[in-house]
Amino acid sequence: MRAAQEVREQQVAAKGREAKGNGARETPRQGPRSPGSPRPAGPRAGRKEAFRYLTPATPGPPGGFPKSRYLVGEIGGIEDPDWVVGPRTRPTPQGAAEGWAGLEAESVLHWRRENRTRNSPESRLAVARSPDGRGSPGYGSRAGLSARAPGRKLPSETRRAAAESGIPGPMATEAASGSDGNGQGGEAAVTYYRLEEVAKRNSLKEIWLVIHGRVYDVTDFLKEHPGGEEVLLEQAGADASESFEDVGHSSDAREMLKQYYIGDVHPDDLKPESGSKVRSHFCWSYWILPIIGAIVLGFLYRYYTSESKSS
Ligand code: HEM
Repeated sequence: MRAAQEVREQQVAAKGREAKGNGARETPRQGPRSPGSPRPAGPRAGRKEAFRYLTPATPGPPGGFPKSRYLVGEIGGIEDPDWVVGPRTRPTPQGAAEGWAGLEAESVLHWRRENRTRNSPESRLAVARSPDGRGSPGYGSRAGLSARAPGRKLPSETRRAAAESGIPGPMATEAASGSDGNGQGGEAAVTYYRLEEVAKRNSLKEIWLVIHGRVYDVTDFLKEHPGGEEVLLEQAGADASESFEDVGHSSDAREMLKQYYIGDVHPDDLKPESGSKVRSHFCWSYWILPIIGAIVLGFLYRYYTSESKSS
């Protein structure tokens, strides 16, 4: 909340500067949509894609990669021309024949980030404990590539930063079974965080969120979030599961969660989610309605058979 207020103050100051300097904006700024408010009209209207693409160091498909509305930036410092990607393209036989990887950009970034530390505990954690439990798509066999968005932290760096900041670190790192992106089972280390530790990461300097029992360090994502930084700041240090679901985030957004995953909420702090209530209610109605229906039908049958006997 304090952080959200800081941002609001900064925005007010920026608006003031803008008014003094260049005059009013020509187009009104499209603010973030608050959870629960209606979606803007039109397909994906008002959305700014969060995907970033690698620098097209090779020409890619004939005519180069199409400039698309999805292309919002480049990730610098990547030297490997084999992994140039096009805007949200999936692997195609044509692309493969031409020797360029038509993979979704985020998939390639996942692949690269995980491969550069493939044998480290971080990589096993990232793959085996990805939010959907499947690991990342686009997982290839090449190893040792270095590609990470500048400034983006790996889980180990997050933990190191936490230790340096003096805030108590993760509770425990425990082994948990999982399966990696290639379908191989394995042991993965899970770091557990107490909710009180998460709650302390609520400033612009460091922002953690809990979504469905998993802890995410979204500090580096703040400025990139298509829904705006303010909504994330409002949830800073707290359980954002409900707001995350209220917005109706796309599968792309869910896929992105993997990048910011740093660990799980400590089992002692886990509350039953509202979803489980819905499920148990659903189970109850699932049994009770057919039983009531059967009783009513029984009565109707008896009524009609006794009527026909008496007439
Ligand atoms: C790490 C966590 C999050 C990630 C990776 C994420 C990612 C995204 C992405 C990719 C979009 C673009 C639309 C889509 O693809 O669904 C988006 C939109 C949005 N997000 Fe998030 N988000 C996160 C957390 C949150 C939270 C906690 C809130 C809290 C309210 C929130 C509020 C919004 C809003 C309001 C939009 C705009 C939706 C629209 O215009 O349709 N996000 N987010």
